[in-house]
Formats: sequence, C-alpha cells, structure tokens
Amino acid sequence: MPVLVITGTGTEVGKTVVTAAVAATALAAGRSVAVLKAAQTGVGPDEPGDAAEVARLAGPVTTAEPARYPEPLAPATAARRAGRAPVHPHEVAEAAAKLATEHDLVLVEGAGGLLVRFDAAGGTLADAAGLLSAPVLVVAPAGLGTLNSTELTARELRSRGLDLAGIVIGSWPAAPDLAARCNLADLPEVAAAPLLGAVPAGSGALSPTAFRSSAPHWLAPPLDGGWDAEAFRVREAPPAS
Ligand SMILES: Nc1ncnc2c1ncn2[C@@H]1O[C@H](COP(=O)(O)OP(=O)(O)OP(=O)(O)O)[C@@H](O)[C@H]1O
Ligand SMILES: C[C@H](N)[C@H](N)CCCCCC(=O)O
Ligand SMILES: [Mg+2]
Repeated sequence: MPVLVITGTGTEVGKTVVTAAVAATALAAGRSVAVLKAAQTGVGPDEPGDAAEVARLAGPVTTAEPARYPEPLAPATAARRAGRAPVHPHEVAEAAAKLATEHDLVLVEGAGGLLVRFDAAGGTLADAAGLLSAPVLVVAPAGLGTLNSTELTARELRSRGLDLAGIVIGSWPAAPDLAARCNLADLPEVAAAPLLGAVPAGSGALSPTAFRSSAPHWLAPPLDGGWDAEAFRVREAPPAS
C-alpha cells in the first residue's frame, strides 16, 4: 500500500506545491495517483481546495477531501466553530487505505504542521500516519528559522516511531541568501534525513504544462522520475475499515 504523508513545519510552507510536484512526477512515470487533503479549512464551498490545486498543476489525479470548514483555522477549531463533526485520524487513515487499493501512490496532505489538531481529542496527522505506518515527508521553508521547526518536526516523528522519508524545501528563492544556502547542508543534518528536493519559488504560478515538465527535476530519488514505489510502501497492514 503506497502512501506518502506530506506534512510541513507549519502552514503556508508549500505543502500543496510539493504535493503537486510529487504527483506530477509520479504521473510522468506512468503511475496512478490519489491526493487526499486530510481536512480542508479556509476555503468556501465553491472554491478549489488544495487537492483541486494539485490536480490543476499536476494533471489527472483522484482527489479526496473528507471535510471542509470555511474558517482559516486548525481543523479541530474550525469544525467546533462551524458546529460540524471533526475529521478523526482513523477516518483519514481509512480513506487513504481505501484509495491505496486503487492507486499506485496516495499522497496525504495535512493542514498546517504535524501536530495541528483535527478533533477535540487532540488527534493529528501524526496519528493518521501512525495508523497507516506510512512514511512522512516534511516540507520546510528555505531560510532563517527553518532549522528549529524542521528539527522539532523530525524529533516528533521519531518519538512516535514514524518513518521520516525526507525533507523538501517548499519554496527555493531565485536569489538564496546566506542562511538558505547554508540550510542545504544543515537541514538534512538536523533532521537526520535526506533533503529530497526544492521547489523553486513561483512554481505554483507556472502553467500546468511547464509545472509538469519541470517537477521531476526539482526532486531527488526516490521522489524523482526514477520512481521506486517500494519506498512508499507502508510497513504493516492498513487498519480495518
Ligand atoms: N514553490 C512555490 N511556488 C509558488 N508559490 C508557492 C510556492 N510555495 C508556496 N507558494 C505559495 O505560498 C503559499 C503557501 O503555499 P501552500 O498553499 O502550498 O502552503 P501549504 O503548506 O500547503 O499550507 P496549508 O497548511 O494551508 O495547506 C501559497 O500562496 C502558495 O501559492
Ligand atoms: C488555514 C490554513 N491555510 C491551514 N489550512 C490551517 C492551518 C492551521 C494552523 C494552526 C496552527 O499551527 O496554529
Ligand atoms: Mg496546502
């Protein structure tokens, strides 16, 4: 069951653009792809959510969005304020496991960072990744401040026994400053995981055609065009649904 959970050091770090780059690369390698936005907040009923943005940029992927709440907040807070049922981690895991029976790769994008709460019990994307035993990709900013938040995220994943697949920089500036340049060596060091790519700043504004042809060049193995589905295979059986 090939599932890759995509989290970040926080919100607005480029998770959706990185998810689109991984999806486009997998599609270019001839794989079928599903994108599950675990919980979408801050988007109105008729607006495109993150999964739709991935499809726009990457191409024909199956999209899934178990729940959407209008206010731009953590899912647990947005659900509570909307008077609606929250999304529980086991529901995210079950949805991903089902999609994985029908696709070569399932990408699960969280909302904000790893420990953002989905429900009132404190369930998070980390819990969903644990239920799936799926590897987790961490999207990080390029510049000053990223070392601390990336190491905290990596430590939390390890403390839960989760597999940190690697780091991808969500928005690599055209003119990287000293901190960004140093971070190319320091990010994999503090995360104790490989740097698996960097998506150039502004890539989300490329035409879909340009995005799809460029995306494989932004990513390193096993995310690049060489494609190794085994890298995303979960370690254990999925939860019963
Ligand atoms: N490489 C990039 N190219 C163009 N725009 C980018 C890039 N990375 C990030 N952005 C922009 O920065 C903002 C945040 O990116 P994105 O929506 O991918 O964040 P996110 O980490 O997915 O946040 P969320 O927690 O809301 O899912 C968006 O406005 C997006 O257009
Ligand atoms: C609305 C936003 N774009 C995301 N969907 C949700 C981000 C929640 C972040 C909560 C937090 O860490 O403080
Ligand atoms: Mg997003």
